[in-house]
Amino acid sequence: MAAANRDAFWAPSSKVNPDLARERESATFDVRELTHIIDGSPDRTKRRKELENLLYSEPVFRDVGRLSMERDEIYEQGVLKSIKLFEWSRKYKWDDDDFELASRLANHDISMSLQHAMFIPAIERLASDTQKAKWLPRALHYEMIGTYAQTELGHGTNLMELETTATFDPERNEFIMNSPTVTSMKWWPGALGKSSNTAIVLAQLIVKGKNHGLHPFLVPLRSMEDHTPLPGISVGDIGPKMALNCIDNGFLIMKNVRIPRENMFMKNAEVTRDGRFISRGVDKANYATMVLVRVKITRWAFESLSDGATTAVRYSVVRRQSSLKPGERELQVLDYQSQQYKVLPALAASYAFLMTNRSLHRLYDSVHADIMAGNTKLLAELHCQSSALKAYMSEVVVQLLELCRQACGGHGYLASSGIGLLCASSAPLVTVEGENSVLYQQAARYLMKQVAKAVVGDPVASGFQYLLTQSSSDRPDIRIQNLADCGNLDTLLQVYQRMAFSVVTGAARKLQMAIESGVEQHVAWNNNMVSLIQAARFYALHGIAKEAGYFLATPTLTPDQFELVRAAELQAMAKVRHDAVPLVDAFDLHDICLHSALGCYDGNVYERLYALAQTSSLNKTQVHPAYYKHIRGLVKDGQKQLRQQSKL
Ligand SMILES: CCCCCCCCC/C=C/C(=O)SCCNC(=O)CCNC(=O)[C@H](O)C(C)(C)COP(=O)(O)OP(=O)(O)OC[C@H]1O[C@@H](n2cnc3c(N)ncnc32)[C@H](O)[C@@H]1OP(=O)(O)O
Ligand SMILES: Cc1cc2nc3c(=O)[nH]c(=O)nc-3n(C[C@H](O)[C@H](O)[C@H](O)COP(=O)(O)OP(=O)(O)OC[C@H]3O[C@@H](n4cnc5c(N)ncnc54)[C@H](O)[C@@H]3O)c2cc1C
Repeated sequence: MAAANRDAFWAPSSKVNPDLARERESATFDVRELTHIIDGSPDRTKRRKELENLLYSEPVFRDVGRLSMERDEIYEQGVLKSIKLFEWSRKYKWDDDDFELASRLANHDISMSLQHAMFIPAIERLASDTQKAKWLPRALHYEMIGTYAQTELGHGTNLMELETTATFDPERNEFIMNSPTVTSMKWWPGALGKSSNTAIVLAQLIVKGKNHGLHPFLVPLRSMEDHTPLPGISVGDIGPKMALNCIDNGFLIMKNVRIPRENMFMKNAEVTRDGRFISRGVDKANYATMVLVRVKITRWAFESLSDGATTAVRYSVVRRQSSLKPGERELQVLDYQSQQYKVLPALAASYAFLMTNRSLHRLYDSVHADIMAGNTKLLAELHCQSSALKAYMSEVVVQLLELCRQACGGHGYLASSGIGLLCASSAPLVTVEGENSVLYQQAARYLMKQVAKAVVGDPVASGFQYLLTQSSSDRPDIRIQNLADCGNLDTLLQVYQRMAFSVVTGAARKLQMAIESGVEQHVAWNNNMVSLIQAARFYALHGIAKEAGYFLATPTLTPDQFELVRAAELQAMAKVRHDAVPLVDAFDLHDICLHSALGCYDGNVYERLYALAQTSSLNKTQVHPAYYKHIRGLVKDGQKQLRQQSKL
């Protein structure tokens, strides 16, 4: 699509779809006020608008051409966007919030996203003060372009079995980095393939023949002069993915690559000049970067889900299809209860996830400050909460985005709907930064310890007090006698706590019984893994309806009470349906950020679908070259055969 048309494409039209306009006129609340709450404050809304103007005045951030781009072009666009953000960050001295916001406005569609998502945070968290003074300026001025290389071809989850080695050579005061086997090559790290010139490599530290476990090392990959790989380094792209193809996820093989001893990150441990290994702080402090990214992923979950909900809600009030009674006007599909059941949970969960991310981020900031001051008391609880919430929220996002896609019928399957790409780019959230089933188990492990404490009356961690309150014999009955009771948040919280108490202590009991029967601990754990994972998962009415089994199979709700909850859920959906459009408008997503013909603010869906169809590369010529190469021959042969047949 020519640049001029591209600009026309995104310019909001004064002609707004009448159904959409009517929905906005009947809002029961002040949308702008809610937008300020979502942004965090009026100032943050103002800041977001400033950044939108900055980014979207740049052609590279407006381009609708991405729908029919080749991988190399997608990658190069992603590099260009990265560099734009880096230049603005340096020029305007953006803080982390501004950078994260700008990255979000670019849909995180930036090739070198790891520079600020992991590389710089890892240096801030894992380097000694001397190393920070040396490396941070080089990373913040983008001389060092970096990645976080931990996962290998053969291992991603099980860090203990990572094979890359860093062997200390006391003669030359260096570490020798090696990828000893094919499965040990680093595989997946973002921006590793073609962009990065430096990597933080996680490797088994070997000193005088002894393995001191996994430690981070700063490894130069490419020449700072001409970007060619340095001696002993083989590096490249691992190939196209389902989405996120602007990112050059790469492989890295190291053969006897020598780095100075000072390149071992030394905040939490060091190797002295004479080869002594000294460990400092907590054993798992080197895992700090993973905890941070898990918290970020809960934010990305909100962002992806609010995008999907906005498109699905706006399209569902614009789209009219079929009538409830013959002869009547076709219905807005959002008036079908089944459509509400598909789309409104994504809207509800978007708000729930926004608030949950905020709460988790506050916990993270507080615990991180403690750890930087040497107090690691709450690290285990943070690890549990960040693992469980990253797993649960990414799982729900993937499920609900797929439902939003299905709710948009055939047009939801078009790339121009934006939802397919949203599903594909959010899909890896259940895998990255710790595969979900593994992280749920980490949370379950911590939960089991809290149960053990509650059972003997010892104090339990702040987030798990329900294990005590729900265990007392005089715990209050759950008061759900009518629909109004189902709207009482304290009552719903009590329902969840009651259920959680039963599921968690039930899992603990099964585990304990298995171990007491003589089964070894790790076998008992595996045999009860599903119960343990369930113990680590749980949102309001819809959550109860969806997970009926856990609320009915435990002494939580009677069947009658459960039916009341179901009725209340449908009643709540009808109420939310009235304000569904103002509720998604409050996310205030610029059309360029949403990148969807179905979700555009003006609701001119059909004109936009048709306009975007023109950008299809197949429409460059009226008759496609494939006709002349292949189809014409087929038709001519057919005509010849028919002529011959008619002569018979
Ligand atoms: C928008 C779309 C963009 C989408 C694109 C976005 C791309 C983002 C970039 C992605 C980057 C990556 O994926 S980077 C790679 C991410 N990789 C991972 O996350 C690997 C996952 N695996 C792990 O974290 C570990 O192997 C884990 C499963 C926890 C097991 O750890 P270990 O074997 O070392 O130890 P365990 O025996 O299980 O646990 C020992 C103790 O350590 C504690 N422990 C374990 N991990 C801990 C941690 N992180 N912080 C604190 N404590 C921890 C446990 O609770 C135990 O405590 P006690 O019970 O008290 O003993
Ligand atoms: C888009 C993307 C970006 C990435 N970016 C980076 C990056 O920048 N840096 C980096 O280092 N890595 C990165 N990764 C790698 C990512 O961290 C790993 O894919 C992830 O840790 C899972 O490891 P794995 O792929 O080896 O799967 P495995 O660990 O082999 O697991 C495979 C499957 O086995 C099952 N499983 C494994 N272990 C257990 C268990 N203990 N209990 C129960 N089931 C289990 C699970 O179903 C799991 O899905 C990225 C991956 C993707 C997809």
